[in-house]
Amino acid sequence: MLGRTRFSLNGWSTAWRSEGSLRLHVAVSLVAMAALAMAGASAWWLAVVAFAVAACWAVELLNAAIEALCDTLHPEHHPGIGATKDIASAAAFTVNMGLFVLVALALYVALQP
Ligand SMILES: Nc1ncnc2c1ncn2[C@@H]1O[C@H](COP(=O)(O)OP(=O)(O)OP(=O)(O)O)[C@@H](O)[C@H]1O
Repeated sequence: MLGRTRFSLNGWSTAWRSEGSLRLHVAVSLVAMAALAMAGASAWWLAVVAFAVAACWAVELLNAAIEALCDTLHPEHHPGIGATKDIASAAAFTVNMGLFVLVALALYVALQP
């Protein structure tokens, strides 16, 4: 159990150092969570958004893992590698759009008089 946690933390550390987009996502989502809390969002909304944020970070990590795998196994240019990276990137984009809509909705509800 402790060993697995260490591997996971190693993964976070590696991705954090190499992926600027992951650092940006973490910063933006923490700011969004803080803004929601300050706007008076209910615990239920905060829990839902927190789960969605965790899902987005997980997909960003998987995207980074797929990129790293592609670059290790096939560093040369190849249309299949390009398609693989584009699809992984599309997955991250899609879940991030979902999070954006969720945060906007939670903010709207929290700001209702
Ligand atoms: N080996 C390759 N062969 C073909 N196309 C590639 C290759 N490497 C990268 N690409 C193209 O360049 C894009 C960016 O690839 P890169 O590895 O730089 O990812 P990135 O900029 O870190 O992406 P993201 O913002 O999703 O993290 C890919 O989505 C793909 O379209």
